[in-house]
Amino acid sequence: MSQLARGDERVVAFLGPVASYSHQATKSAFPGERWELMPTGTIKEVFEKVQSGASSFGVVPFENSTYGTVTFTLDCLADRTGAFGDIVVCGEVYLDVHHFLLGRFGGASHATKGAADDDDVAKGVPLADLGHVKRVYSHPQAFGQTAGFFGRYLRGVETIDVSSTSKAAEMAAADESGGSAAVAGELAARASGLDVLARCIEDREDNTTRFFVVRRRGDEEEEKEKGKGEEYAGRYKSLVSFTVPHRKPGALADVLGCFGRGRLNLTSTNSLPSLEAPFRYMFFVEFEGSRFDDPEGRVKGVFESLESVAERWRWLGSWENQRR
Ligand SMILES: O=C(O)C(=O)C[C@]1(C(=O)O)C=C[C@@H](O)C=C1
Repeated sequence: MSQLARGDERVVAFLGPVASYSHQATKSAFPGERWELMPTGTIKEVFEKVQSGASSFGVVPFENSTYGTVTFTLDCLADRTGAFGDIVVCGEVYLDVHHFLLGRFGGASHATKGAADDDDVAKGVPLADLGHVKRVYSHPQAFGQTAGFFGRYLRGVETIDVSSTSKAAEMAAADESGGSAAVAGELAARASGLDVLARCIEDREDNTTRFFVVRRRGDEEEEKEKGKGEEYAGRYKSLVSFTVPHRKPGALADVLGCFGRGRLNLTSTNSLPSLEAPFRYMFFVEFEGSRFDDPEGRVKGVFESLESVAERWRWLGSWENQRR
């Protein structure tokens, strides 16, 4: 991602505190000493930092392969209040997500302490008695990705949503009674000093979260020069949001048809209430292609046709596909 940086751009905002999955994704996209990584309390704050210019880039979770879209991020991209009009997606990061149950060993069950790093230690099963666990903190996405483990081993235990998994680990660690636990990553285990009560408790081994790198919209002409003439198919992805005339039969199909006729492969779709009136929706389409590297003019052609079939639409960024 470093090739995206202009001049003195250094600050990268992410959902903290440190040791969150967002922090890991940020470090993988912005490695090395050059970057000042800025933890925030919420995903919305990441957008605010980028929009205000306090941060040059932001890294936000967009979707998880098991549990789906991260609605906090979609909500900011929808920008229904007009607060984030300058923000565009400029990159993506895929992160393998393996959740740990972190807490304090209760009573006599210290046998597997330190097992976090040991690949031979059983995955997805308790490494200690969990009878003393009264409540578990985590991010709602992480609960959604570990529902099977909770159904098997933590039935009836209170679950408390917090803003990130690393925040959850901090909260569990602050409870000296030992009755609190957290679902968080391996880095959070180290940062919080909690014991590993179970490792790899995600429902699916292939659990992956895709993050977006966002920035302020810049000099697009300058960027256009970068990719010219590069191989086209699947090299880039782009995101648009749009609304359609609510009462017109086939209005959504008309918009999707533009992408079909332009031979642009769709890679994700989403919708959110538009908040214009109850049960009206705003749609998101992500497709293979770039506004900046469009040798056959297919993206340009589709954008032109959106002008006549969508009620309103907005380009939300073009970036390099990291999963070709
Ligand atoms: O809570 C964190 O650690 C985050 O970075 C957020 C988040 C998310 O919102 O999807 C990131 C990756 C995992 O899917 C779970 C939580």
